Amino acid sequence: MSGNAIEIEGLSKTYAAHSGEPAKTALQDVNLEVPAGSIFGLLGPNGAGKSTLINILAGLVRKSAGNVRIWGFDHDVNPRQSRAAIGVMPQELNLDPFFTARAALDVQAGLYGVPKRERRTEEILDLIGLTDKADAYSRTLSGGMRRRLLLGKALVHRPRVLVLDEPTAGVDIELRQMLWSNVRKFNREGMTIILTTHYLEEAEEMCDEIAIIHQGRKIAHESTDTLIGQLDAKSLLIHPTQPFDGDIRLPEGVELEHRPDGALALSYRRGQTAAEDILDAVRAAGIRIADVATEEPHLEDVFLALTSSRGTGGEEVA
Ligand SMILES: Nc1ncnc2c1ncn2[C@@H]1O[C@H](COP(=O)(O)OP(=O)(O)OP(=O)(O)O)[C@@H](O)[C@H]1O
Repeated sequence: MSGNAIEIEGLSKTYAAHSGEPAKTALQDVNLEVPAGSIFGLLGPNGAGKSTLINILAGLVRKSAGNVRIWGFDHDVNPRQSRAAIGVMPQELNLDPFFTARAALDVQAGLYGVPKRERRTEEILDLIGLTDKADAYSRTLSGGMRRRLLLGKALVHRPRVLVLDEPTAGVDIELRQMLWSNVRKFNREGMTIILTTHYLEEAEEMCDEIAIIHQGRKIAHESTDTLIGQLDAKSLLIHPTQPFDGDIRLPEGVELEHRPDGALALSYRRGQTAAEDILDAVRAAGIRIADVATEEPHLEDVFLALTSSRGTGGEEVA
């Protein structure tokens, strides 16, 4: 195996037209390499194509074109081995309501051909904190417990790669902490982790590398440090004591926007300009400052910045 847990080349997916809906291209010519042993973030706005990509990896959706290798096994040549190398915790709570938690894990292990003596059902129940709910039917479990059970199901066959699709959307703090401490533990033990999320902060905290998918294309793939470094756009929001509608001689790269409420929004890059220099320029224009605040970029801004600066044609930049 190369040093990559996942290798994707020219991956495209078009969902066929159905029930009056036109055909929909969800992924277009995506190339992606996920290093073995990393925690990898797949980010993108709603409908970007993240779940489609994950479902292709999991063998749940058929690709239209391209190649996928998981742990060195080609999806088309060695489908069984490539599926066995990956475990997916899906977004939807798609559990069979008539199975108990223990049975759900046992059946899943059976589906993956794990011999009875090698099954780790009790160990996994303990890991996901469901030992005392082992005999409860999944329909009686709370939303958080069902999510834990989905994590357990993804682990029954000891996958090399664990994929978590939006694992923290709408979950409480306790479950979030349980998830992240387990993810870190699995990763220390050598498991490669891929997670999708809408939350940039979460990806920043957890991931070694981040890829951003937008309208079915990969528009960025960087180490987390490099990506966050590029996203150092910030704004100073200055409320003058007197209305001001003139111009200010600003340091290079700083842009002024007059807000309807009279505030002056000065956008700049932290790596390029010191806030102090902007404040000096504002004072030099004779403006007295009543109040000052800062605005951080949102992930939406990041997507906008990346898509507009790199063209809506979406050419790849990684
Ligand atoms: N089974 C399907 N049939 C037709 N179109 C689909 C199907 N599944 C997804 N799509 C479309 O493909 C595009 C990508 O969807 P996908 O669910 O992969 O995005 P996503 O990035 O996972 O979004 P979200 O974060 O909302 O889950 C969307 O436009 C979606 O409407």
